[in-house]
Amino acid sequence: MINKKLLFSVRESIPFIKKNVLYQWIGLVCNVLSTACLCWIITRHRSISLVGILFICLILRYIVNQKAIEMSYESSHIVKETLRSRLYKKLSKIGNSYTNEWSTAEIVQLSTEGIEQLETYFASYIPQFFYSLIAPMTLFIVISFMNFKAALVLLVCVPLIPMSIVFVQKFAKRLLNRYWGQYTKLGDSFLENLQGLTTLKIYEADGYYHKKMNVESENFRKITMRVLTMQLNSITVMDLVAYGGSALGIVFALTGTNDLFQTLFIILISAEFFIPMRQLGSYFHIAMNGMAASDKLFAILEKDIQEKQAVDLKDCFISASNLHFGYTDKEVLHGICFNANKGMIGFVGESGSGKSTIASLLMGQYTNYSGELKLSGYEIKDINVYPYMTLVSLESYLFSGNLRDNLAMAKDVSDQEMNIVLEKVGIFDYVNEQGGLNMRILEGGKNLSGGQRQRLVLARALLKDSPIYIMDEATSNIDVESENKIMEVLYELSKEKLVLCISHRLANLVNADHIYCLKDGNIVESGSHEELIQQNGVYCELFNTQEELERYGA
Ligand SMILES: Nc1ncnc2c1ncn2[C@@H]1O[C@H](COP(=O)(O)OP(=O)(O)OP(=O)(O)O)[C@@H](O)[C@H]1O
Repeated sequence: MINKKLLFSVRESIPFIKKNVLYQWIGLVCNVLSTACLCWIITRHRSISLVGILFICLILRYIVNQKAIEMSYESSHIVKETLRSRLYKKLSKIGNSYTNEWSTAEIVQLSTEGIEQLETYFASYIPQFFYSLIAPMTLFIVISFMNFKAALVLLVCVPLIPMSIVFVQKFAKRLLNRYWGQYTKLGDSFLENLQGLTTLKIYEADGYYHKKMNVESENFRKITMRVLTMQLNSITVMDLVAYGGSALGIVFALTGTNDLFQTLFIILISAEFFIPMRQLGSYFHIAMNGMAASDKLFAILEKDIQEKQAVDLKDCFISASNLHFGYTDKEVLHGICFNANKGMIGFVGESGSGKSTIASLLMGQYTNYSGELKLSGYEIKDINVYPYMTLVSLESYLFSGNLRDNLAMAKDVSDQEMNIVLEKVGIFDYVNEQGGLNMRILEGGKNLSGGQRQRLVLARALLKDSPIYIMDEATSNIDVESENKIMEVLYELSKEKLVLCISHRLANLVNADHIYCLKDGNIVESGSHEELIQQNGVYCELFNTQEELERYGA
């Protein structure tokens, strides 16, 4: 009934759990004393001092109950904070490749709802588990002095509740795993359909997807009802045991003694034997939900990832030799070799030839490559490359908030320095018109044009001032003016830094220091633009075709 791995996963909560159990036990002692005082007053002797003790016990009970609630709050707060921050740290270590194993919706649901449900496990279920073991033993000792038979009957009936819990546990676990699976599946579809809503509308496919989601929602409703039915049935069984057990204890109390005080005391206190276990049963069902989520949580937290070494590099250069890589069993890069030491290095090739894959590998997003891929002699999969490399792509993200916050995440510099980079990328005037650095940015930079967004993304990258920049189609799908401006900035930047530029538009790279041309995951040609044109091969054909198309378009 206790998931030890889960319990010890947040050791910091254990002292609060212990205190919680202690306070609950003191509350029970107060309850026993106040019941005894009440019974004594009714059956034997009315004294003002007994009434005083009764009130003191009631007040003390109220105080310790409040303390127990406080301890629950403390442990749940620690558990939620610890697990969420561990999950966040793990995901930032795993990086983008988390999507290979888990969907974004699943991660979001796990870190919100999943961890929320673990709160009940730590704050209520675990303390209740220990308290419900101690409470019947305490009461047994007290009642056995009055009526041993009744005490024994009550004690014997108590384990029937945990037995019924254990009985449903196996079935409940399977059911809750299915429930959780269905829940994340529905969340996945919802998030994806919401993100692609415009596309669904354009193709008038929203009706079809609506129906698909209705089917999934109906499946979720059915599994939810099954879970609720199982919980209700299990609680009914527990109630029968609890009230039946109390009744049996009362019968024995009535028949076993002529003492009115003892009989009344046993009648009033007998329910206390079962209430903690009964309460444990209720918590158990909510905690099981959290436990089902915890299996998924541990799968992420325990994922083996190699710790990246922090290195202190002076000169930054890149080399790849016999580099092989595939996202799946199918190889995408077939033993490529390249060097990038300084200046502007271009990577060109047909769509799907492996250019963006090289950028992802350079950023350390995938470590399962073979061959060599080195930054200043260090294997990239072993080191933290983020201080030395900055990737700018069409997926570079602008966060909702203001422009200053978006720029400050690269480097916390003065407004003046921020304005200098904005000037450099040619967007200073526009930003000024929109309120300067306080300009509002919507989620993903939705309130900006493609060109404006890319200029701001580049400005942020320039502020970071890293020795290497990787531009992955940073100028695709934007206006010609922005594209030219960005290329101008990149050429200027390449005088001081190493700039690796992936571009569909070969005209952008004619002045590059060196160009690598890819085809089907192989580097088929390399050299300067002039040298590649002279080779009259793949590059030359691509270049001429593009030039012809652009001339025709013009
Ligand atoms: N996350 C992924 N999982 C599986 N396969 C992938 C993944 N990303 C890319 N691929 C595959 O790897 C191959 C190379 O893709 P890559 O994006 O590197 O090409 P590219 O040259 O950058 O293409 P483009 O110019 O169209 O952006 C493609 O066949 C693609 O289908």
